[in-house]
Amino acid sequence: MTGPIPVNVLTGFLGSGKTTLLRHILADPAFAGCAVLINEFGEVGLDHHLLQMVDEDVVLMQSGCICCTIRGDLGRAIRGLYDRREAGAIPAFGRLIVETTGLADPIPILATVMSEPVIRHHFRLGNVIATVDAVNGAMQLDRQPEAAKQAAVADRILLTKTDLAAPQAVAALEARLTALNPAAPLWRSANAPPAAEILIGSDAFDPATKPAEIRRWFDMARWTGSAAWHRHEHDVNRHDRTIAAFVLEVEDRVDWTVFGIWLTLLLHSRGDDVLRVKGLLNVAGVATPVVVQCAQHIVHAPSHLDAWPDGDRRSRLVFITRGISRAEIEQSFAAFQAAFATVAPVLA
Ligand SMILES: Nc1nc2c(ncn2[C@@H]2O[C@H](COP(=O)(O)OP(=O)(O)OP(=O)(O)O)[C@@H](O)[C@H]2O)c(=O)[nH]1
Repeated sequence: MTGPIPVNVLTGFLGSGKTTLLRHILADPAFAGCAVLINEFGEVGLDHHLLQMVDEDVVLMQSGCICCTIRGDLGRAIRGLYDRREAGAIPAFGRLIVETTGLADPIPILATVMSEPVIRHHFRLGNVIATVDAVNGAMQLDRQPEAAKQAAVADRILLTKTDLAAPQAVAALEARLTALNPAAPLWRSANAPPAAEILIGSDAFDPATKPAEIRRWFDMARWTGSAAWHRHEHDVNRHDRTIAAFVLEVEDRVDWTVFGIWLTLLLHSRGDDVLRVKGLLNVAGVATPVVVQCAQHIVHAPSHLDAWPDGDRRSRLVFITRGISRAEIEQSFAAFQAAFATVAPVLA
């Protein structure tokens, strides 16, 4: 395999079905060459799948997958796994899946993969998948800020245990999750998650699947549904109500320097509350669209698409923010552009 190894982050509140989903992915022959980082071996019930214990932290499964427990910090665990791979102690896995604890904030995990110097040299981010329990999910979104954050930063959402919840409750929670994160496709699961390929087989960092994935970010059906739902909800105490998802659209071509400085200042001052930014820029003087991705303070190296994914040539950025409105972002960018236009002739 060539290129950096994709890393999928599997997040979701306590008991929401992360391990069940992980078992489902590991049982799929198409993903037989995966490595997974988990907290305890016991969780995945490895007994009859076990082929060989490599050392106290790493086991090899009959499927060819590698299972590794996280000791100490995540960065060390990923580097340790890579070192064993390079030394030939374990097979050359082509994908890494990290299952977080139910209470974890997923963004520091994304930060480790995106910005830790050794890791980002060998690995790249893949999809973040969030499981949300159809029975307890609404209550968790009400009470647990981390539960709302997990769903807000996800690239894919799996609404689990739909067999145990009333259809109306499932529909209401689905609408709520779509409002929270309209850029992420959502599936319902009653002990039957979709094929692993659908969840992790394509992502916006994979050159082959990037255009299709970016088209998904702007799926208008989800955004329209989300806006309609927002108009009927007024409970500001719920954690997901402080999170806003919107698209910043810019008609004119964007000056790369102006945009870069503005984004840097925004993330520097409000990065804690800018949960995710992803989208396309139509940059002045550049023929192809530029893909931008950020998570809180971390900016992923921009990349290019060979062509626009649809007929829309405007710059479009999906923002998922906490306590920052669309109007504030729009005004801030417009004001910054205007200020720059005033000083640019003087500096030239
Ligand atoms: N009925 C039903 N049960 C499910 C479904 N998904 C998961 N479960 C059950 O829910 C329980 C918790 O699932 P896990 O996969 O262990 O959840 P988890 O998120 O890994 O849990 P923690 O590691 O404790 O955070 C298990 O008993 C699963 O069998 C589902 O879609 N339907």
